[in-house]
Amino acid sequence: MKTDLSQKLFAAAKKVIPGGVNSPVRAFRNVDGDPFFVRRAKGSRIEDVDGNKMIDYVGTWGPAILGHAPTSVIEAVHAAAKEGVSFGIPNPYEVEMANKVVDWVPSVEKVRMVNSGTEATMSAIRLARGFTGRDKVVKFDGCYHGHVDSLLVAAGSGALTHGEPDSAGIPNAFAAETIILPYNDAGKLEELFAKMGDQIAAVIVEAYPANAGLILPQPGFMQLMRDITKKHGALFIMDEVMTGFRVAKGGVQELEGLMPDLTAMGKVIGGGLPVGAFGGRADVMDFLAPDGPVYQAGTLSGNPLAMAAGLAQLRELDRQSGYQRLEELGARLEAGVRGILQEKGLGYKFNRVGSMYCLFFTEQEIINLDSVMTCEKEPFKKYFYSMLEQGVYVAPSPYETGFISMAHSNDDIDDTLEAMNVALGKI
Ligand SMILES: Cc1ncc(COP(=O)(O)O)c(C=O)c1O
Ligand SMILES: N[C@H](C=O)CCC(=O)O
Repeated sequence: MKTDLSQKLFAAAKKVIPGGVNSPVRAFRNVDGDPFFVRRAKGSRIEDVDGNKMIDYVGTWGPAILGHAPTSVIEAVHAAAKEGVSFGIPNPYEVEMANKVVDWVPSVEKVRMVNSGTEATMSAIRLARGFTGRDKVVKFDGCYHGHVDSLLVAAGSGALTHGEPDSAGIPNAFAAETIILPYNDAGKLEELFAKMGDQIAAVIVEAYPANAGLILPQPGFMQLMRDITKKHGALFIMDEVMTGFRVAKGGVQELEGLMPDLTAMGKVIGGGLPVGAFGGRADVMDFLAPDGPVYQAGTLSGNPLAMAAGLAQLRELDRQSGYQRLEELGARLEAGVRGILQEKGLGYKFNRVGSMYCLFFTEQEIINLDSVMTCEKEPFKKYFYSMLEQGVYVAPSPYETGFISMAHSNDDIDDTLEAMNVALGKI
């Protein structure tokens, strides 16, 4: 694989950008390598600056559910831009987007737009504290909710990859307000609420934890979160930044039949532009300024280009019955992977929900962060580079979830399986 131009760009980037990247997971540290720089992306493919073409399973870390640069989104952005790129004044797209979210996401009665998933969870937490008058927040180890100070404790994604689950720069006093529990441990959750339920403002959880691989809830665990928070006057916040509009129109809450008090959203809702949102019960959302005492704001929030892009993506998904097709593609990949693992006598675990999947390089049952951390790094590294050499880009970390898009064809999946067959054969 030619990498001359990428190497030059990376050397130049490192001089002026910390670590040469604008988000740590892009740095290839977990595979002891250097990133490539992308020139363009269309459909299921990306092309780097050296002309290497790859089938992409990162999908800009989730947003690209239709594939890269879908015509419907590009046209919507062009049309919106002709009328102005930002107003700082209410615009009609915001109302259409809010109605779409309220229509699609079961628990959301009112929604506010922000500019990233991090802003969405940060604002939801502040709102929960303002609404309940309590400070403590419960999160689960391995769950990543963006780089919010109080939530960057025992976090997944890049924080795991770089071996720094607790970031420097976070006051102890902030971290002390966050209580960490192991995922899927009903007993510990019950114990905690029995001891200090009246101090807890909220339980926040990734709807399906997908920043430490893809961990699935054991039967009853999510319902317990819902019931126990309600019983003790705390709020239940589902972080659907990754799963929202990805696993179903209404996200995991639709699949699981659960009604959280607040939901954080991002990624797919922005059609590839910087968008997040948080919403939920009207009585809670009405605590936000200007009606209520909880301040939250944003110069570019509800930006017309971002709203137009997101709306176009959601409309197109609906028009193409996207979730059905994504399930077919996911099932095709899963059947192939399971066949390869069996044929090679590898006991690796594979989890999938619709178009999200993770191949774990461990034989341990995946139930929480401890089990995820048994994944072996060296075999993953070999697998990653073999896939790359064969023209398939998977996330450069064993702890990230893979994403299939509507632009992936059956042939793309079959080619990917062939590459996997080779890559896993080298382990
Ligand atoms: C579940 C989850 N929550 C929150 C975030 C933060 O979103 P963003 O990177 O847009 O700030 C992410 C991804 O980064 C995520 O996967
Ligand atoms: N896993 C992260 C979010 O989902 C990856 C995105 C990032 O932090 O750059």
